Amino acid sequence: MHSPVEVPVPIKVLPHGEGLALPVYATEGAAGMDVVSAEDVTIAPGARHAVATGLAVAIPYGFEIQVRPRSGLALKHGITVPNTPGTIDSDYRGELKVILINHGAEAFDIRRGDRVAQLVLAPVTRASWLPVEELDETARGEGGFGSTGGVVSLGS
Ligand SMILES: O=c1ccn([C@H]2C[C@H](O)[C@@H](COP(=O)(O)OP(=O)(O)OP(=O)(O)O)O2)c(=O)[nH]1
Ligand SMILES: [Mg+2]
Repeated sequence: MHSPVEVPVPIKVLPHGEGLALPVYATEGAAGMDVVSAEDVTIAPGARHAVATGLAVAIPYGFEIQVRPRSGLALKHGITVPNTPGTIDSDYRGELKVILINHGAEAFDIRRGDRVAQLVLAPVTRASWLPVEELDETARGEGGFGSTGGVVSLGS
């Protein structure tokens, strides 16, 4: 079956500042590349930290990289990305950092080389504003924020 994953998008990357391996897809079907920490750091309960990765990249125009949490770290340790998905712009040339927050009860130790998050390459679309006098009507109208019901399933 034809699929965009068969034509990977090249991303320019400087020699890794910290001599670590580049992010890799852990399995053939993985959506994200696991990215590793370039530093040893301990994140106290409730604290957050911008974890160095040593990576400086040039994403092609028309794409972004999203920094997403790893579910294992979130479930087992309460470690997640507070700005998820973090946005890496195609024109950013600084060091890619992974912001982590510790929602767990214990301090969390990160060692250089630990996989702290995953990077998802995604296409970017652009909006333009079209000012109008009125908007088309819909069944939803102005309802939102739970207007269709609570957590009870629609079928029950
Ligand atoms: O998790 C992240 C999020 C952002 N960045 C870098 C790349 C991104 O292109 C830049 C700006 O990110 P963002 O637009 O989310 O931050 P901002 O607070 O709006 O800063 P700026 O005014 O620099 O855009 O910071 C990271 O390294 N990691
Ligand atoms: Mg910004």
